[in-house]
Amino acid sequence: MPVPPSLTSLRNPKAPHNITNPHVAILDSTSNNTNDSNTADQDHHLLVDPERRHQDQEQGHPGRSAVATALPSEPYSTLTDGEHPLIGWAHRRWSHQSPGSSSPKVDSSTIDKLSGSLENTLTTSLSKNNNNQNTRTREWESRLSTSLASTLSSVHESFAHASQQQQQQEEDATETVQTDRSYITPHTTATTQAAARPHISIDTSPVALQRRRSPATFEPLPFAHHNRQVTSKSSSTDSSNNSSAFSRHLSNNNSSNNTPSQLSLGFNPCRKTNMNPPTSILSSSVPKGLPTPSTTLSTPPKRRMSLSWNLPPGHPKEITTSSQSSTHALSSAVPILPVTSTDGQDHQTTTNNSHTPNIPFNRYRSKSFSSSVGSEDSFGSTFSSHRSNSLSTTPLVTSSSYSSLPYSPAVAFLSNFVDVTAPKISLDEEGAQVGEYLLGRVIGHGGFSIVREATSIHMDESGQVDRVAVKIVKTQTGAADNDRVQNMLRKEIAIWSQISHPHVLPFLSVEELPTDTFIFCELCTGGHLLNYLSLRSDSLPQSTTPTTPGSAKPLEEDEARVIFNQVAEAVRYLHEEKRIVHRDIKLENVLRHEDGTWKICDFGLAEYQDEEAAACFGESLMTSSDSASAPFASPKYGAGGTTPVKTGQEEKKLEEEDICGGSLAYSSPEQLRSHKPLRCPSSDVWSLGVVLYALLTGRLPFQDEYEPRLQYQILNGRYEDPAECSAEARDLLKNMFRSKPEERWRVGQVKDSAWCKGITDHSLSVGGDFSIAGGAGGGGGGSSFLSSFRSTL
Ligand SMILES: Nc1ncnc2c1ncn2[C@@H]1O[C@H](COP(=O)(O)OP(=O)(O)OP(=O)(O)O)[C@@H](O)[C@H]1O
Repeated sequence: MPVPPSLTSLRNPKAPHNITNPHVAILDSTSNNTNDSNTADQDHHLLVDPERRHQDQEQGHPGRSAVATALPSEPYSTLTDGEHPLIGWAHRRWSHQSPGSSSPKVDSSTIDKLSGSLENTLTTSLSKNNNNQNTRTREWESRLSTSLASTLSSVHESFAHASQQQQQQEEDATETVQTDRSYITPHTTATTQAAARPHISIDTSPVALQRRRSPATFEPLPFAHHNRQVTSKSSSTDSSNNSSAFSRHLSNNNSSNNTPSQLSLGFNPCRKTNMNPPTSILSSSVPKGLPTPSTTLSTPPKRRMSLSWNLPPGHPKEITTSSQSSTHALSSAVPILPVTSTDGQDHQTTTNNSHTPNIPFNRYRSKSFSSSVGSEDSFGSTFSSHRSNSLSTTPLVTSSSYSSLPYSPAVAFLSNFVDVTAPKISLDEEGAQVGEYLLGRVIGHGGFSIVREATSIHMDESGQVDRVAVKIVKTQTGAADNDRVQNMLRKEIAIWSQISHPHVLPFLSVEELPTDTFIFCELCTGGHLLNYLSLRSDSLPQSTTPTTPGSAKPLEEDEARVIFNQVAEAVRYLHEEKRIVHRDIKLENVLRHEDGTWKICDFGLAEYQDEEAAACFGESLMTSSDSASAPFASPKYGAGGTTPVKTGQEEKKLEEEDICGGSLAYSSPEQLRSHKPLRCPSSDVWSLGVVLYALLTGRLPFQDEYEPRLQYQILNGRYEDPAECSAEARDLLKNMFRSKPEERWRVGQVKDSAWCKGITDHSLSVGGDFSIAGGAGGGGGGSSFLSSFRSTL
């Protein structure tokens, strides 16, 4: 007997036939055949143990899993002894239909017919003692198919009556439901709106798997839906003839021994292949006026086999039969199914669809079928509708969308599509996990870095998650001297990781990935000192806004003292305890922690002091004749400066050295004069003086938009004496801005100063020797406060 393409289509040709059909397995369990009995036990597990079915899918037994999962929706464990699952399910399935007035009802005789036919078929199979498993299986399938088709034909007629009453409503409003985004095409939408037409399909949507996860209230729709081939064909069909044509076809098929009516279990073999356009059985058109009886299932449905149909008009007129394969397709309404023939070869069930792929079952099964075997009936239509609608409004699906879900074949299946549907998160983007942290929003930018917030993936004892900052530097920064940038980064990590002080930003950890380096440190949520000053300025009422252009409201000296003492203490720790020079002290590199303390950050230019360091404060690095009036330009400052002529050897040496770093407005005279970056603590003290001046006055001591003039001011130590400040403050500033580093106070002296200690010293008299009242460019020339303060000239 030829193998009917219906149930066989679910069979994995590689799988033994005795496990392809769980019904057969059950039959076998009652037989005396010992071998078959074992098989029956094995397959019975498939019915009662969904997990095992999942494993089977994973382990390459798609055939039996496929059939097992096409079983009724109720939990297998609820099936009573002696009740065939399909029969029991058929009763329950039909009883879900609402008795509403316009609902297409199925009367009890129809149900009985359906069940009875099935029962007969199965009983016959039971009584048949067939030692040949393959033959018996095929025979059973054939009988079942025949019986089902016959029964469905009569059920169909019952529905036809109800459908006519609703025809008007169908035309009024239809709702297009796309159930699988990979199938969404304009054609599908247009054609599915045109017809909700009869066909018989077993819907194998992956969304069924997802659906069954939720014990929600389902609203089963009475109609299954059509693929593109169905609707395009049915649109050209005389609707009035469709119903009868369909019925005739079924009964004709039933009357043929060799060609039992085809009850195809549909799934889409084109899925995930590029060979043909998709053949969706899920694209649907749901008439709004149709009843959607609501049934609350106390137990979420497992997998279900859907025998669903729609009504005329619009059913495909022709139901073609493949002459080549000796198998039969029900209609184009049923997706193209591969069939395993008796010779063990894969054949494609041919329909009138010219796009029929001719690919072996195994080739696409692993991608599309193995994970989508969960059949979905009209319940799935409702669910699909939700899903379809949400596609346009919900954010993209990402891998994290599935990470919170427990494992299931559905999750595994859906997560296969993540890479297709959502752009990958690059490692340095928000949402990426690096080490123990999840990256968050950007909170700062550096020359070659971005700084992001990050959150620990672990909770502390109190159930809190740590929030930290992460500085991210690309391995390829794009800079011409990328190697040097990477070297500096390594040095920064080496130095920073050695430092621990209450007023130094704590280093936490580092992650080096091929594309980026991530330095995790404590998060300072209060912004930096420049922010702090500028925000105060912005919040000032109009009347009290400083009139001097480019200035901000200064801090009260007491507040400035508190902040400055913290920064100075950190510098003292670096200089005296760690022998480290920071070399980039500026307002932007002093951060406010959420506890209100201030911390120095950015050790990108930090260096250990060398023998030159002693000379800085001892013997002068330069003779008095070095105090040239002509501005110098360090390599970093280049633009606008005069680059000294260097020999080739000097050039080479410079390349080996670090670049001169820091910001010009904070740079010391000795650094300006030097052709190489100095490792002198005296330069840090100068920079610290600039910070103090800004806190006390709301402006920078040395600023000019014209860089050579700015350099001139620095080299000659000419700044505007802040007459509004206390004598102690002005005295401190004078000693920090000594042009000669050997005359400049050390950080320890600064810390011990009267102003830092809050002592009023009446003996102090601060002259105007160093100040240039309203001097060249002192006010910033009308630039805004922020731009004038920004020190990266
Ligand atoms: N721990 C942190 N908490 C909050 N913000 C931070 C933190 N670290 C850095 N930032 C912000 O990021 C900015 C740049 O950080 P950082 O100075 O460390 O980077 P950089 O590449 O060294 O910058 P630059 O080129 O100025 O030297 C800082 O000015 C600050 O605004």
